[in-house]
Amino acid sequence: MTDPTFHVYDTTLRDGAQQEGINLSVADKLAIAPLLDELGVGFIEGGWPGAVPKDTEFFKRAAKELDLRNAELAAFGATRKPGTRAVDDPQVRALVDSEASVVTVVAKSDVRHVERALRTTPDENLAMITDTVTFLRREGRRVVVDAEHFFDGFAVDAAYARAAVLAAFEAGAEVVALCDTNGGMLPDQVREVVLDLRAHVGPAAVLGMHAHNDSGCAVANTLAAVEAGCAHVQGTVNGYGERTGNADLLSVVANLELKLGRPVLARTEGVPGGLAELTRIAHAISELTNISPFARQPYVGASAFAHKAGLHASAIKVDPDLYQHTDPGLVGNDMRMLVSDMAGRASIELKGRQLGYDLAEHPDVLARLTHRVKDSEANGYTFEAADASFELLLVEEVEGRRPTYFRVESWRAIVERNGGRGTPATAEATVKLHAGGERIVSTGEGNGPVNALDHALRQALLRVYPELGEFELIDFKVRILDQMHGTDAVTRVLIETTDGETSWSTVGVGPNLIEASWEALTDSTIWGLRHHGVAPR
Ligand SMILES: CC(=O)SCCNC(=O)CCNC(=O)[C@H](O)C(C)(C)COP(=O)(O)OP(=O)(O)OC[C@H]1O[C@@H](n2cnc3c(N)ncnc32)[C@H](O)[C@@H]1OP(=O)(O)O
Ligand SMILES: CC(=O)C(=O)O
Repeated sequence: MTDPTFHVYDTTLRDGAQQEGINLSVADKLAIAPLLDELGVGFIEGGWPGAVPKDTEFFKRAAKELDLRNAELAAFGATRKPGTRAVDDPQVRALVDSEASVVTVVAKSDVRHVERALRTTPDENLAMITDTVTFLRREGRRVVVDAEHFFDGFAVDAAYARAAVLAAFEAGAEVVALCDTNGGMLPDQVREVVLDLRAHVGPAAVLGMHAHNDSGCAVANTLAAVEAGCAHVQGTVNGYGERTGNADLLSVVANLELKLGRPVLARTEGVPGGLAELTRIAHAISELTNISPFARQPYVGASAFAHKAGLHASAIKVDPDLYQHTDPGLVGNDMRMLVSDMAGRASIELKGRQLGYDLAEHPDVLARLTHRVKDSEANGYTFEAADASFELLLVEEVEGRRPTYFRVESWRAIVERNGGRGTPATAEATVKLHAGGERIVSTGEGNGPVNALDHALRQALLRVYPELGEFELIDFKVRILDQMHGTDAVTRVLIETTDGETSWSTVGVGPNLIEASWEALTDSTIWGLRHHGVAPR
């Protein structure tokens, strides 16, 4: 049962949007909010209406277009200006006009900020808090106060930092979130300060934590605050936010639920959501923010449960829990075996199992395959990002030979420029091969030699294997590898191909780009045809 007294408060759309490189449109925000709701957060801070025009628009449209099941929308703003009245402050008025049922106001709690940034007196700042919260409560809003720079302020003048929090509660704030705005705190410091404050505000007051990650401790600081008595956690999906970001709310909720045994995400019976959707939602939001997912992100990253070392794999074969802190399925992620020069027989056996081959009874195949992988990697291949090439190697060892869909007689690629500087060069490739009982000679053109070879190969084979018409090369990566073992530099090419449903990666290595590319291209074609169940013709 979810703890109804505990708040999970998401600020991806406000503090997350303060990250360098993120620029969310209203449509992006309207698409992200339902994902957060599905996750089961209790509050979605949508932005600062009145200050940011897009946010004003977001709240207007959200009221009409969003149908949130779990979360309430919160509008973010600040306390009124010094020497004015909240009722007359247009910034505060805009928060009410947003029609959000929850309003969160940032308030100064560090006396240095009061005097130097706000340029007012400590008493006036307390009056600003009281007046703003009282006004918003009178307008029927639930109020959260973000006590900005609370921990830094506490170190300078603890009595004043406490007074700011007490003023907020006395005026009717439902929650005061203690902000580590500069993100430099350590968990012990957070714990000590929260325990002190708890003694002053009493057991009923709801304290929250808003941590930034400048010391790399945002998630740990949030958990420390919870253990010291905070019942409201703020954070952002994927840890987006100013500078080094905010506490990654996904890690926070996973740790609370899985490690501290506190179910905090709201769940609707029969509707997908909650922790099991964590990975999907993290990646869906990455798409919308246009920030590539971080592979090493705890719980949800592609590498979070990927195992490379042979010794790890040999223990995992006995029991996956021996090298995993939790079951990846609980957060919607998967365990993956990586095949590389660090693989042992156990890694290869587990990878084979993932690909649908039971090699447990074939120690000779395992030994040969492990040897070939290590040998190939020493020569520049990398299989951890080229599952399809690894599978072809495996098939070759298991079945004694590679599937032969075609036999290559020769290939050639030339690049030429007909004209002076500025005229684009074009490439032409010729492929001669045998397939479907005939000798085929095909020519392809392209904007570069690899593109031309791809066209020539595809054209040569299309008549015999029309299934190739669905394949498309979608990514191409080249790396020049330095002197290896005293030999000359070699080129490694990784390509990714799709048939519209599945995508697969292959690797090629050679003394030059074109040879390496040809190997990756032919592997890709062979794997694709095999995957489609096509028999050699
Ligand atoms: C810790 C955080 O991340 S809080 C969130 C911060 N987010 C943002 O700043 C994004 C949106 N901000 C904005 O669009 C603009 O900064 C605005 C509209 C809020 C203000 O713009 P401007 O009026 O041009 O002021 P400017 O940004 O230069 O300065 C901020 C003003 O707010 C005041 N201020 C700062 N904190 C507070 C506070 N907690 N309560 C009241 N006033 C505050 C400053 O003293 C300054 O006042 P001044 O104009 O009298 O000097
Ligand atoms: C309010 C806020 O975002 C901060 O203090 O970091």
